[in-house]
Amino acid sequence: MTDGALPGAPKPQRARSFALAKRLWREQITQHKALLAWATLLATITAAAASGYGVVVQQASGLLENRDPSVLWLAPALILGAVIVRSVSLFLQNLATNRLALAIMRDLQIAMFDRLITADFQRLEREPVGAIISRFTNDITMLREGLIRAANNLTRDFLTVVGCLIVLFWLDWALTLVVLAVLLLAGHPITVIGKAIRKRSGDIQDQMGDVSSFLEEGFSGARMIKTFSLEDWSQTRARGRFQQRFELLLAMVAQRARIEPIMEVAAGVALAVIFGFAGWRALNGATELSDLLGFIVAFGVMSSPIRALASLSGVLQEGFAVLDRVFALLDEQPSLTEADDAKPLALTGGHVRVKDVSFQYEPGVDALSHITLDAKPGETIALVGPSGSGKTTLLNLIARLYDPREGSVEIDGQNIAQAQLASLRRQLALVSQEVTLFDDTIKNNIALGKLGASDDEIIAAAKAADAHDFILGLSGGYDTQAGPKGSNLSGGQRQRVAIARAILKDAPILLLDEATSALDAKSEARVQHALDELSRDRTTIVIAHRLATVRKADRIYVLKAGEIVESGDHDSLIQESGLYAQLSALQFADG
Ligand SMILES: Nc1ncnc2c1ncn2[C@@H]1O[C@H](COP(=O)(O)OP(=O)(O)OP(=O)(O)O)[C@@H](O)[C@H]1O
Repeated sequence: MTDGALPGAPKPQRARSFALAKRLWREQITQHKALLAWATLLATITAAAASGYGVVVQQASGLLENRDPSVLWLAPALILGAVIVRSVSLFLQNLATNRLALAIMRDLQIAMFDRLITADFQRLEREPVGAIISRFTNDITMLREGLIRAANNLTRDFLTVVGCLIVLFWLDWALTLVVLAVLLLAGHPITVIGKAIRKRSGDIQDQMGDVSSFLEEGFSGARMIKTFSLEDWSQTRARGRFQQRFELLLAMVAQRARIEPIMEVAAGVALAVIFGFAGWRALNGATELSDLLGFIVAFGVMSSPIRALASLSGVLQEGFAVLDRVFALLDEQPSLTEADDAKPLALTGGHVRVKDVSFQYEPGVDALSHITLDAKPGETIALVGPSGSGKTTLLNLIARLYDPREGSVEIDGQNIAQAQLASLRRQLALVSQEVTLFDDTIKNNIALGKLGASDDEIIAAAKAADAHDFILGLSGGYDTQAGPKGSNLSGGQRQRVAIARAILKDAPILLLDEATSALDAKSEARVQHALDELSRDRTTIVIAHRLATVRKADRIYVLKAGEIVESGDHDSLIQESGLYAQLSALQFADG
C-alpha cells in the first residue's frame, strides 16, 4: 500500500469523480459516437471563432496604426465573419449537446427502470415509492443540467480558453504567464467550494426523495387525512420538510454564490496586472499598442468561459453526487436470482410442499420458523393465526418473493429455488386484499392475467368472476377507465376485476389473501362467489378470515409467532380447544 489508503476504504473524492466520469463516458456517452463527434466539431468551431476575435482586433489595429485604408472593409468583414460562424455553430452545438444529454438521460432512465422492475421484492419494499419516483424525476433533471453544462463548458469553453491562451502567448508570452499565475491562484478556493457542494448535493437528493415519498403518502392517504381532520397535522409536517429543503438549498446556494465574486476579483486583478505590466512595457517601447489591444480583447473573450468553467466545478460536483446514486442503483445485485441451470417448472398437478422453512426479515428475528405444510393438487389449505404470525410471509415465500433462510418450497417435487422464475410465476395466481388496478380500461386491466387474451376470453373470465354485469352497466362497458389505482370502481368491483384477471391467468395454484376490508353483505357475497369459482380445481392456499372458508378447507394450519402450532380440519381443531378454537370463537363469532 503505497498511498496509505486502507483496503476497502472509500476512494478519495477526486479519484471517485474520475471513476464516475470514466464510467459515464464508457457506458453512456460513447454509445452516441456520431452525435459526440458532431458536437465536438461544432464546439471547436465555436471556440476557434471566439478566440479569433483577439487576432482580428490586433490585425485591424495594426492596419489602423499604418493608416491602411483596407481596414475600412477588412476589419468589419472579419469581425462579422467571426460573429456569424460563431453564432451558427453555437446554435447547432447547443442542439447537439442537448440532444446528447437527453439521449443519455433516456438511456439511464431505461436502465434504472429495468434494474428496479426486476429487483427483489424485498428491495422494492424497502424504498418508499416517492423516493423511487424522485430518482427518475429530480435526480435525472439534476444530472441532465450538469451534463448539458459540462458538455457545453468542457468542450466549447475549455477550447475557447485554450484558443485564447494560444493567441495570448503569441501576442505576449511573459504577460500571459503573469495573468495565468493570477488565475491559478483563484483556482484553489474554487476546488474547496466544489468539494463542499458535492457533500451537500448528496444530502439534498436524499432529502428530495424523502419529500417525494412524504407527498406520495400524504396525497394517497387523502381520504384518511380528511376524515380524521388531519389537514393541520399534515401541513405542519409538510412545513418542516419544505423548511429543511429550503435550508439545505440555501446552504448550497451560499456555497455556489462564493464562486462568482472570487472570479470577479481574479479577473479584476488580472486586468490590473495587464495594464500595469503592459503599460510599463509600452512606455519603454517594448510593446505595440495593437498587441496590447489584441491581448485585452482575447483576455476579455476568455474571461467569460473561465467564469463558466469555475462555476461549472460546482455544477459538476452536484452531478457527480447524483451520478453516484444512479450507478449505485445500477450496480445493485438482486439477492434472489435464478440458478444458472434453472429449468422450467414442470407441473403435474400443483402439489405444494413447504419443508422445514425458516425466514428472517431482520437478522436474529425469525418471522417463520420450521414451517412444514402440504397442499395436494386441488386441495384448499387455510392459514389462520393472529396478526403478525407470518401468514403473508408464508404466501410470499411460496411465490418466491423471498427465499427461505432454511428449508425449501417444492412444487410437484421440484424445489422452486431451482426453477426458472417466470415458469414458477406462470403457475401461480395471487389474489390479495390489496387490489392493484392500473389507470387503464377495465378490459386491459383484466387482460394483464394473460397478455394478448381475446375479447371472448376476457368476457368469459369477467362472467366467472361475477363482474360482467356491473362492467356492462358502466358508461363505457369494458372500455371504461378504471381511474388511478382503480378509483372509479367500488371496493367490491375492484376485487372482482382482480379475480377476473386471476381466472384469465388460469394458473393451477392459487394464493389467496382473503379480503377483510368491509364490503357490504351483498358485495361480499358476490366476491366470495367469484373466489369460489376461481379456486375450483386449483390448489389453493388461503389466508382465511371467514368461517365458510376454513370450514371448507381440507386442512387448516394455525400459525403463532412464525410457527405452526396446530393443524387439522375445522371440527378436529375445535375439539382440541387450542388456539384455533379461541380464534374461531372470536373471529368467526358472526359466522
Ligand atoms: N418487510 C418486512 N420487514 C420486516 N419485518 C416484517 C416485514 N413484513 C413483515 N414483517 C414482520 O414479520 C412478521 C410476520 O408478518 P406477516 O405480515 O407475515 O404476518 P401476518 O400473519 O400476515 O399478519 P396480518 O394477519 O396482520 O396480515 C411480523 O412480526 C412483521 O412485523
